[in-house]
Amino acid sequence: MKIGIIGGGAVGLLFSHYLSKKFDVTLLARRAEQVLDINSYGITLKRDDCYDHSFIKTEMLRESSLGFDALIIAVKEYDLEPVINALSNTDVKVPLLFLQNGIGHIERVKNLPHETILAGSVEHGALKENDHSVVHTGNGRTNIAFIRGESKGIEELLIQEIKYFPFSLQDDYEKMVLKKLFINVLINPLTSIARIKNGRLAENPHFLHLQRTLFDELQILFPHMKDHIRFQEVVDIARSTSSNRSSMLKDIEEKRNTEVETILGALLIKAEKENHFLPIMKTLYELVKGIEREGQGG
Ligand SMILES: NC(=O)C1=CN([C@@H]2O[C@H](COP(=O)(O)OP(=O)(O)OC[C@H]3O[C@@H](n4cnc5c(N)ncnc54)[C@H](OP(=O)(O)O)[C@@H]3O)[C@@H](O)[C@H]2O)C=CC1
Ligand SMILES: CC(C)(CO)C(=O)C(=O)O
Repeated sequence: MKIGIIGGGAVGLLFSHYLSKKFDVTLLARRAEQVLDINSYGITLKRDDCYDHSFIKTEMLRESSLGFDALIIAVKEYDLEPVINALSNTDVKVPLLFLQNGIGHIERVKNLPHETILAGSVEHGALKENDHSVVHTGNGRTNIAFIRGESKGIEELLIQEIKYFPFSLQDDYEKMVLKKLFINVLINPLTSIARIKNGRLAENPHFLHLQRTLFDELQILFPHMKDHIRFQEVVDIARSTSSNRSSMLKDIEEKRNTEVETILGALLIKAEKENHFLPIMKTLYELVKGIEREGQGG
């Protein structure tokens, strides 16, 4: 099975490395330096102070990137537009798997003509060290679910047994994506504003109180999620990833854009359409946007 992975960031390098153990993987990057770098050095993965190397093909993503049996999209949500344009010229029979956090992309990817489109929710922690090295900071699994289509064409991916890299097929993509969204809403903005590691949230009663209020606001938007996620589950995730700096905190520290639009922005649009007032969510959104802007020169 020939798999193309679009985006050579933390998640793209992690997926390229592990999937190359069983599949013919090509990383589709956007910078020629990264293509040269991986072609020269391969990928180095660090896990629990051990190093593992893999050699994969790398090329630039072009509108004519063809010949794959499946494509995995591992760019940030705000970088999806040119990728979606490139994908609209690929074979509609090729399954597409989107790994973005948040919900901003879901409706947009449904407009692609492809027969099989999947969403993925990545539970691994990954940290990019340079263009060819990644640290596997947290063991987890990748949950995947069909937005449309069927498993024909990706069965091999679903049944692969790569050590430290399990996949789990979920039956309801909406529930799967929303569960991850609840976690990101309760952890990412607060850790970015307070500049703390995930674990501090659960230890500080003031942050815990804000998380509880955010959880209640989320339930106003998604009342049906009441039976699918409990507040304590999110607290447990903050504890189990206690030494992590959330991806939003890392983006803020490195003065990059954050994924606040697809995590909080999309929710505030939904709230406005449905006439809900969600003051904590709105305040956190404005704070993250403000901090993001200050970091980028105001
Ligand atoms: N890191 C993590 O632990 C987790 C991440 N995720 C989700 O996975 C997604 C990816 O995250 P992450 O890997 O951390 O992000 P990164 O910012 O590390 O990587 C994104 C990569 O996409 C590349 N890219 C952007 N546009 C294009 C393009 N047009 N063509 C080809 N490549 C492109 C970037 O290239 P360049 O290097 O040139 O900028 C960059 O290498 C996010 O939505 C995130 O929410 C989910 C769970 C865990
Ligand atoms: C689960 C969590 C909060 C782990 O840090 C994450 O997904 C992120 O940082 O984006």
